[in-house]
Amino acid sequence: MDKFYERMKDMLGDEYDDFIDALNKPAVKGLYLNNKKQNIEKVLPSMKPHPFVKEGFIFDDQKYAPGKSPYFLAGLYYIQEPSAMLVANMIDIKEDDYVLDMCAAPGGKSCSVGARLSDDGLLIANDISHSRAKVLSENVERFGLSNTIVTSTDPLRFVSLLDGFFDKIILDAPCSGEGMFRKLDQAVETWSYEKVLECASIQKNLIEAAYKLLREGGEVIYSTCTYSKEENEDIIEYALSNFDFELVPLPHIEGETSYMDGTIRCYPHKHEGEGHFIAKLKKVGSSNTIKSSVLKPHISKEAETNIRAFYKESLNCKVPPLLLENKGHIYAIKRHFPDLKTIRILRNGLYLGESKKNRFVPSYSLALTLTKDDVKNFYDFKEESEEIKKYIHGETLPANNKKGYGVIFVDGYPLSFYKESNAVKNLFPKGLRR
Ligand SMILES: C[S@@+](CC[C@H](N)C(=O)[O-])C[C@H]1O[C@@H](n2cnc3c(N)ncnc32)[C@H](O)[C@@H]1O
Repeated sequence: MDKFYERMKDMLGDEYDDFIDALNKPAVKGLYLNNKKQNIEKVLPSMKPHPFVKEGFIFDDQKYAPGKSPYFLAGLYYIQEPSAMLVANMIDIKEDDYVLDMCAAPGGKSCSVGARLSDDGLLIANDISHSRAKVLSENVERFGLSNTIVTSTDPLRFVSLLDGFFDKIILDAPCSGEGMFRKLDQAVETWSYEKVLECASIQKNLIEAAYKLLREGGEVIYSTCTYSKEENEDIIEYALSNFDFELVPLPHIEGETSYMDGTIRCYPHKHEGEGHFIAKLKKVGSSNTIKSSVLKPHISKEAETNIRAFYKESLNCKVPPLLLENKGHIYAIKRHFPDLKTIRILRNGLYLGESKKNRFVPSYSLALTLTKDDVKNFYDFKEESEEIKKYIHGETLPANNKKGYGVIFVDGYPLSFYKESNAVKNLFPKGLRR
């Protein structure tokens, strides 16, 4: 670690003592609101607005625990530290963009970007680690994203399958994590200069893959949560000298120090947030566009009969037009979803539920995308109500509505399906109960 401190002293000069003071303070906590949900600010306590991110807020975790609220389970917001929030905010997303998040888990940037895309857009949220990709998939589900495919593979495997396919790429690279020292003890324990160099070598491979995967004129946002120049400005220099990229200058953030014009460096002594580096590159070279094949819908007769019967009995909306079944599990896919062949897929669009023998069991993901107008039966309870507490705990509630499936709402936001007969049977996912 001595080497880390020496390097920081060289880099920061007079600011070094302020930096060390800031490292001894607690990490700053933040959340951003889900763009897909309306009027969220009205139901949340008042918080300090993020200085640069419209949907972002900073909160005091001694006074407020947003992760414990049912609003969290209803996907109203994502808890993310304030500097990391800047990354997705710097991407100029068009509703119908095709976006790849190469290193996406746990999903802070994916959820922000996915919520800004329409059904004509596409997000492929990928992480090399399968266990981390599972968490990513849960976060994508909670955010109600129906235009998102979650995969788990080495991102280099997308090259040759989807060359020239993407309008935007998020490359939030694996890094030595120096900017996370006050948030994660593990980042301190695993730091070494060798790790800095090892990460830089992975980052070079990833930026090359991003170049190939972008269409001409497409953009990659490159970010790390580390300070070393080897993993930041040097990677951008490498990209500019080896590929037909040009630097897209990012807006200047007040108080920020930068060693390369147009890029952003956040420090904890200058901003309310952890350490981060952000740069944007545009591909000016031409693309080797491969015509990727689209994913073809397919579903068994039995599963189709079951899902149609469920929609007719319980919902007021139409069965999605393109259905894909995998061992009884049914997804709503979009006409432009690519066929990812042998790439490991954890979520292929919106997971609707499972077809079993002669019935269909709807999913938590489907519930999270519905409005009161979409459902024939519902209950709407207050955030602090006993009913919501009991439901999240996994208990049944007394029956007094029509028999069959319905949706539990919390202050108007969908939370979960239930099934009513003599009691309101709890369908809140077992793994999320508390
Ligand atoms: C900084 S984290 C991503 C954070 C995420 N973008 C977010 O906003 O929640 C970097 C990710 O890179 C992944 N990773 C590790 N080694 C990798 C490699 N060789 N190639 C690609 N991704 C890798 C890790 O599993 C990790 O989830």
